[in-house]
Amino acid sequence: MANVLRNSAKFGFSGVLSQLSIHSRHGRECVSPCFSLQQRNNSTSPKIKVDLDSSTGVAVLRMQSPPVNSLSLDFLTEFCINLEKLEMDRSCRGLIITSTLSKVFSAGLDIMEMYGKSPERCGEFWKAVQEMWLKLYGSNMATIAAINGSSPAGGCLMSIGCDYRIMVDNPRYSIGLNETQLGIVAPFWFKDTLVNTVGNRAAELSLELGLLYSAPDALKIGLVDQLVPEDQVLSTAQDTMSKWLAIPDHARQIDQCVYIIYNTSPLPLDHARQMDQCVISVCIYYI
Ligand SMILES: CCCCCC/C=C\CC(=O)SCCNC(=O)CCNC(=O)[C@H](O)C(C)(C)COP(=O)(O)OP(=O)(O)OC[C@H]1O[C@@H](n2cnc3c(N)ncnc32)[C@H](O)[C@@H]1OP(=O)(O)O
Repeated sequence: MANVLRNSAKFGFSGVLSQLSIHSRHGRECVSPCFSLQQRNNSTSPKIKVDLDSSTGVAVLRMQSPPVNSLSLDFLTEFCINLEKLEMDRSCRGLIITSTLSKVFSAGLDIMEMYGKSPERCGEFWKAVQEMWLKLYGSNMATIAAINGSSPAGGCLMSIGCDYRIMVDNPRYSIGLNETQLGIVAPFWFKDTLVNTVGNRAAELSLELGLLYSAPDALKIGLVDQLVPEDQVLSTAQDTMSKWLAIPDHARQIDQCVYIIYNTSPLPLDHARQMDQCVISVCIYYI
């Protein structure tokens, strides 16, 4: 889907649909059986663990980078590699993202990546942030965030990049785009994704005040879709995923594609991406 999004710039909407039509029965791109077999292995990298159940077609990606799963360049690179592998694997149709840490889903961007780094390094870091979002938001897989802890800023972005959000019912866990509280501003594509999730007015208030919502408040404004007790977050995500996978992949994907084209600013376009990169690199450099 990320490619489809990128190519939408080149081919227009009919081109997007014709791209989708080359997909296989489940809407996933065809790959050689040999490659597909290789990809079926579950993988563990230092910061991320992936378990794919080939009988259900559902992968669980666990973020395991203490203390707070902050999104460093290394973390984002691993995350993208794992997502790409799953995307290429025909047997994988659904992805659940969760954390192995107690109390924290992800603390968002690694603040150390934004402090005293060269412009080149900042550029590389920001490209990885963009890539993570494009790969997740544009994924062909059905994606569910099983949010088992706090998820501020970039952690919230990762959650709203998924199709569905289930959060642990604990008022001590918070989620939101709190950038302005830190004296920084969420880029336009963070804003677009939030608007798509909670609507214009709630997004405006949320972004300008840098609000962090407790789990119950997040449910009230629609920032998350469901609250569950701590010990049920993964099983609920699995049950919910089976409902998503009951929908033919091509129908869900085309629907999502239409939604993205009409509701988001064009980050997938190269020039928008470069402009975003430029602005952020300069901002980070002068922090
Ligand atoms: C001009 C540039 C514009 C860029 C556009 C902006 C886009 C995105 C912005 C971001 O994502 S910025 C990151 C924003 N993140 C936060 O504000 C979260 C801050 N952290 C917390 O609120 C809490 O840490 C927590 C996640 C709720 C967890 O709380 P807990 O009490 O369990 O843990 P702590 O004691 O607070 O932290 C433990 C340990 O982790 C370090 N740490 C926390 N957050 C980060 C982080 N984002 N990056 C790197 N490191 C982080 C914290 O400093 C502690 O370290 P030690 O003191 O133990 O060494």
